Amino acid sequence: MAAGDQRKVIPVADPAALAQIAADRVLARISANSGRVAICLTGGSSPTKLYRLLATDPYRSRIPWHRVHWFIGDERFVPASDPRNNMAMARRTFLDACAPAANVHPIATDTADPEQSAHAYERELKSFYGAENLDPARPLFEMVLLGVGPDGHIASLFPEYPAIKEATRWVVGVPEAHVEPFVPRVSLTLPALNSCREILFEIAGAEKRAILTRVFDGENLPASRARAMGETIWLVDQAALPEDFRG
Ligand SMILES: O=C1O[C@H](COP(=O)(O)O)[C@@H](O)[C@H](O)[C@H]1O
Repeated sequence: MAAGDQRKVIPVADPAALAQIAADRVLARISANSGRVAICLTGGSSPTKLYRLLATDPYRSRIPWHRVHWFIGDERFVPASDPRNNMAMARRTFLDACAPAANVHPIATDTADPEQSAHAYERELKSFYGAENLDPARPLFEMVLLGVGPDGHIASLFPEYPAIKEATRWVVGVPEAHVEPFVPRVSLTLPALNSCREILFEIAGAEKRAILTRVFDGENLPASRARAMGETIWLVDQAALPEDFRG
């Protein structure tokens, strides 16, 4: 499976429509694979509507929860009880109500430091995948959900940080973040995030339009380098849509 070279932008009316299309795509990806499926979730505010929808019918009753495994693309290095914890948000909004506990794979934040958590999560991912090296013919994830920060970061891969250049490791510790919340992070790297059949970006709100314009203009930002083995889809609502994409 070669890396897909085209991004596809799908304009949608508003955040509600965006969440519904995203939920349809999540369900379609799960349904297309009859075996064990790995989905990589995102944190931040962008995915909350989608997560709530997944816990609601018709999605809730159509998802074969027993065979879907939920990972997280990055974590803020704060306790699981902290409202800023990404996986805790996903748990609150849908996983605790729907997914078997053994299928939820959080990044531990009760370790000595983010590096230790990164190594532990990389071991967990490799054990799940069943190999030490990523095979381009066999993606790690069925789907990777992503948001974009105001500086163009994805997961916790910030512009100009060494983590964005990581070519070997699957997960790294990020000692500091230059956007809120200003806490250390643990992040999957580009090789791990890009090892998927579909990357699905969810972008809503006028405050995202400036960074989206830069990404779509081809600036070298982390978000520009997210490239799935299959499809890279950008769901963008009207408020966030750059001028050139308006009909
Ligand atoms: O800090 C983070 O920010 C990004 C973007 O968040 P959003 O609130 O603009 O959706 C998010 O993708 C990442 O998981 C999170 O840790």
